[in-house]
Amino acid sequence: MSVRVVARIRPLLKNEHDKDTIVTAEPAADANTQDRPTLVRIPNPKKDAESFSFQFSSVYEQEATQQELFDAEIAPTVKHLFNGFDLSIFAHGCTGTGKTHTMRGGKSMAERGVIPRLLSAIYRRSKKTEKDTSGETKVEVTLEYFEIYCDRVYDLFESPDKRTPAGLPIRDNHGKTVVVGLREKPCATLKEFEQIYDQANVNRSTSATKKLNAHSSRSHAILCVKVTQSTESTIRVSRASCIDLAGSEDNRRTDNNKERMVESNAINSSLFALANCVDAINSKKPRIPYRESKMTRILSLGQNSGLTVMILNLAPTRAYHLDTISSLNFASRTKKIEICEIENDPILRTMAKPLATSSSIGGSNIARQPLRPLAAAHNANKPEAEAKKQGVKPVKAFSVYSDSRKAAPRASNLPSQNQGIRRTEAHKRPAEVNTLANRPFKRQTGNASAARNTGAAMSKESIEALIAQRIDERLAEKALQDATVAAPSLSDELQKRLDDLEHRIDAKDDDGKGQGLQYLLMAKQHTIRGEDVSALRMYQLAVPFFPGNNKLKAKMDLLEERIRSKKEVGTFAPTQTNAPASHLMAPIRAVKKTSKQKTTVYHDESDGEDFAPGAQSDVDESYVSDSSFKYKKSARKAKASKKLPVFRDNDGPEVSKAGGQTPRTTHLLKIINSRDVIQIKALKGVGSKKADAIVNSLVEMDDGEIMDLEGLAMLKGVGGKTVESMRTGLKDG
Ligand SMILES: Nc1ncnc2c1ncn2[C@@H]1O[C@H](COP(=O)(O)OP(=O)(O)OP(=O)(O)O)[C@@H](O)[C@H]1O
Repeated sequence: MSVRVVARIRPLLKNEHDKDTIVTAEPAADANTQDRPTLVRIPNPKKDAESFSFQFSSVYEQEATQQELFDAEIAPTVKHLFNGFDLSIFAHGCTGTGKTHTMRGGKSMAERGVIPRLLSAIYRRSKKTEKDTSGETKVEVTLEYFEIYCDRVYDLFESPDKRTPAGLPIRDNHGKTVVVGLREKPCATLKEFEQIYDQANVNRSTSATKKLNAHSSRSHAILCVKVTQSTESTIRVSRASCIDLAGSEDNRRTDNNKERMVESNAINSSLFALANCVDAINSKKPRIPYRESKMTRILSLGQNSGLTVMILNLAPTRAYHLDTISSLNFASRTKKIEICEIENDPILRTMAKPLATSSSIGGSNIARQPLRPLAAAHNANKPEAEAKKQGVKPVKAFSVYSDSRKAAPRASNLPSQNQGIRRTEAHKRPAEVNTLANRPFKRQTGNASAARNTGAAMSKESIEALIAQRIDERLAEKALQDATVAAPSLSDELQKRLDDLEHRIDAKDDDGKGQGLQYLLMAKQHTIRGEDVSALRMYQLAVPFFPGNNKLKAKMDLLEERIRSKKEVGTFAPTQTNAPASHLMAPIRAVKKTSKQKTTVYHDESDGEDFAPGAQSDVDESYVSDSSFKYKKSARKAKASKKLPVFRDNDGPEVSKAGGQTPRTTHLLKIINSRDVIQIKALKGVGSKKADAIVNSLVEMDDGEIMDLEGLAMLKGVGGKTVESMRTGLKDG
């Protein structure tokens, strides 16, 4: 995998003036005259006498057209996509620098952005491939389009009013990260694409009106184009992911309120994770930390062989000076600092105390920060050393945002998953942690040489910076507290446990304990929801992976005791713990009946299936049936007060098929096992939430399938009533 980073400087907007232009493109010193520029030059915001130059693979100047950018950077990758490589295209930059213009573009042919041009190229190549193989190879294009807002995933093919606030869950499935319940739309022509894409973008901007800027520059929008080439004997799937990243911006400049600062933190940590991944890929590290954010995880960044193109969008004017330097620091592979006149004074190092000493969680963590350079090691210190040897005056080796003081990692008592906030300080370099201390409080719109202040002026500035920082901290703290209160504690807890265990599962995959941890994870989830029987069952499944684990046994004993005391079940059979995992992996099966079992069994007369539905609640899973449990027989007769549903199928025995299932049951199970949220949602009595829960449970089962109605009723969020409703609905339909 390789990452190509190019910069694009947008033209001046109507309200911008040429005299304010500070960002320029330059060819490298050794470049030919006809070569495209590769350097971006920008003055040091604190010292006019200095400028920074950042090196990229290519730099596109203000006049560069959409066509030029596409032809040079994206068009050559399309053939690799058809050769089975994945492609990721990122547009990065702060708000208003042209990310959407670059990715989506305008409506006219000339103004079309990277995405429509890419689709156009894909359809052209599809046709060519089909033609060249005389129709033997068929190419199918499907789309997924979603956004990640505050570390939550929302389907952009779904209108905002149908979204669940928690967003779509993501799960690992056979080593791949999947977004559960995300729609995949087949899309055969460019025209069809334009329709679908425009509609989805309306969904995005409609939400934006509700939450101010939330869904334009405050979320990452990801379009995944899946290209499937199939012949009679082979299927080749590759994906192009086009990502319009959330804009980075400075909270102090934008007067961000508390809500936006929470968003800002989520954006910050995901961009930080992205920077870490790109850094690791570029420096060919064996481990890419793609699990650090949902975005990098979903994209499996660095996990598959593929190409990545990052387009860094830049505004040319002084108004964006600090943001531009942040973005350049984030995306640049090399940075040089050049000094026009030699200054021996220390450069703005006398600012306030490092933020790391603050006990608050706010400050640098919350305010938009300059992002870390991808490879700080590229800073131009080597040429400087050589120049020194030759007696040439040295180039200063410092960064505007660096500070030699080390920041101690701060402890925070905030939940790491709350509102998608991750604590990343421990990973940060001092340059990031101390950023605020080094940053001028206000954007410098006037003469930048004012930055060369006297000591008194500097201390005034530092006081202002401190005050601003404290305000940010308080606001952020409050925002986070509010967020903690607002978030349902159950889902927080679940999420936290889920994440903890996922990390452990990941780490343990190699020693074979991953599967066992999966069971523990599910057990914990069930326990949290108060579904003791299911929790116990999951612990049982985990036992073979942790033989002789007393803690596990104690947990099971406790649960058994609780179940007994609750009288959820009648007689409790001894726990079967030594069954092989494969056997245990098919937990959802028909009730095994023996004459001794006392099971609450409902007989579906025509189906010939015994079906133990949920007790009184759809989420009560006390009707779990496997060899570990015994139930009282015919409880419906014994206790008239328990109004449990009775399933009757009037299809009659003649419609029963081999395997003891009616076509209706078979059909229902087929729909369920398809894991297709849309089909499942269409079943009677199943809403979006239930459909999501069903698919979620199925994904947790890996390859497991629901074999019968009892198994279906056992799924989370499904119960006897729901199953009955689904079946009736099918029949009626
Ligand atoms: N290369 C370009 N040529 C002409 N106009 C451009 C170009 N790049 C950006 N613009 C204009 O600049 C403005 C801001 O661009 P755009 O909305 O794409 O920024 P953005 O980075 O996506 O911002 P946000 O993060 O807020 O969505 C728009 O009016 C857009 O038309």
